Amino acid sequence: MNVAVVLFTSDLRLHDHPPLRAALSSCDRVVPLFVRDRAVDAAGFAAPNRLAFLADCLADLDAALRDRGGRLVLRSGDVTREVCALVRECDADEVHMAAGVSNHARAREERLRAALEAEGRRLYVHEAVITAAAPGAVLPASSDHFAVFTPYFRRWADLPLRPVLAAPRTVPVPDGPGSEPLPRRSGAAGVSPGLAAGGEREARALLTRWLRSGAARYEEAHDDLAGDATSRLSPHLHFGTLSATEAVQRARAAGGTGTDAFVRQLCWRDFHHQVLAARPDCAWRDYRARGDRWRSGRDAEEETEAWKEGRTGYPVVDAAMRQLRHEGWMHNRGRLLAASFLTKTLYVDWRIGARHFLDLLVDGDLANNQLNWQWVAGTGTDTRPNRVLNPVRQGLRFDPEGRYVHRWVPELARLPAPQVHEPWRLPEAERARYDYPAPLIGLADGLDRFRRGRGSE
Ligand SMILES: Cc1cc2nc3c(=O)[nH]c(=O)nc-3n(C[C@H](O)[C@H](O)[C@H](O)COP(=O)(O)OP(=O)(O)OC[C@H]3O[C@@H](n4cnc5c(N)ncnc54)[C@H](O)[C@@H]3O)c2cc1C
Repeated sequence: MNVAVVLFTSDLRLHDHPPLRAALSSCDRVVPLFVRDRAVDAAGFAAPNRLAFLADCLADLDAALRDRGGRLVLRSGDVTREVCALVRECDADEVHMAAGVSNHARAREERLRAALEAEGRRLYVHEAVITAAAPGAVLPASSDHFAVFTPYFRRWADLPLRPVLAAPRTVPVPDGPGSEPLPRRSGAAGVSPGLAAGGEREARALLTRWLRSGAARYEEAHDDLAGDATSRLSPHLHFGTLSATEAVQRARAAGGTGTDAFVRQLCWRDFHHQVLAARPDCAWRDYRARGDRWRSGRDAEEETEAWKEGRTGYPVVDAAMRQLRHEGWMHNRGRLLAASFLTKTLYVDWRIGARHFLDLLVDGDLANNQLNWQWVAGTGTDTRPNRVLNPVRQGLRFDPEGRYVHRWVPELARLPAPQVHEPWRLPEAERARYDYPAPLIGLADGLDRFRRGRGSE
């Protein structure tokens, strides 16, 4: 009998899972393993919302494996040590896993490969499991990655994707390897009250519902803050309970302009992953340094706190920040506005905002979060790095009836649009009726800060 270990990381599913399929076709038994990586915790990435969602995902993966005669083995500690220990315990010949893009993921692969080879075992790292197209699958003539989205999208759209793999019918596991108890979601501290449920079953049901009844309106409705007309698939794509390849292929098969626009957004995800794969240090360093003299530390503390708590005095920014705290998720337009306000109006270092998002977002993802922050801050891949979003105009345009603000900023629930986007303009006596702060800074002053601070001016 030969045995393979399948190490699950950001691919917590049974459908469309190339490492599992490869292990099952080359070995009689497989051991599905998840290691709670202590290095990830130590680096401050173990945010309560993502741990709660992860608990759902692991429980669901274990249940799906049990339905097929298998089960999930959970270990915690150093990944290399835990995998090698398990390989010895069940005398496995090979280990299969998905390729990652971050520095941490690559170093983990290298350490694991070396440790397994030293014991005469092999590591197989599978590409295009976490993204639809592997980083590097399309390249410009003279660089190791695309720095601009549109040409990347053109090439990506023509790329033949691998066929979507069915979930295996059975997953035979060897007797023996013990598992730590799976974590439980309930009772975890610091979890947002409106957090979505995780797991592959949930992801698949959500994709089916979305393609049947949501995606058709996506093109015209995706920016409507109150309409909530986006797929909300991001946490599932982050944890890999949904395969990006399958999402692209099923959306294309469904057809229509809404799904075209949705597929384009999925391409943004691959785009940022290929940037991070080529420039892993850009998780925390400027992709294109502009010589900014960012405000940070004490200088920016009070304003940053007000931003985090959703009391900047700009209703649409505050609504977005409060949605983040309540749901562990924020509408994309809200993310753009909140990030632009922090970096280009308060002129606070993008890393501070990105860190806060990673602390709360259930879809918090190194490639998507850091590179979107850089895109907004103007140090990333935006071809118009100095554009500044005006929160009043954006509020009027993307929340014309003020419903998003009314939902998340209840102090202003009785103030109609358009006034709700500029409460400071109300006559003094009326303004006093609303327990809501004055703006932290005027927009013209904010613009001035940004112009003076950014180095290229
Ligand atoms: C400052 C900032 C921080 C962000 N941080 C994250 C993050 O940590 N994790 C994350 O997944 N997304 C992040 N995004 C991108 C985007 O806001 C979310 O992916 C999207 O809001 C998720 O909601 P949805 O699943 O309903 O998206 P939909 O609009 O339904 O889009 C479908 C999928 O496409 C992908 N996608 C959409 N827009 C983008 C984008 N701009 N960049 C990359 N992928 C995209 C996501 O995987 C998303 O689930 C960030 C954007 C900004 C501006």
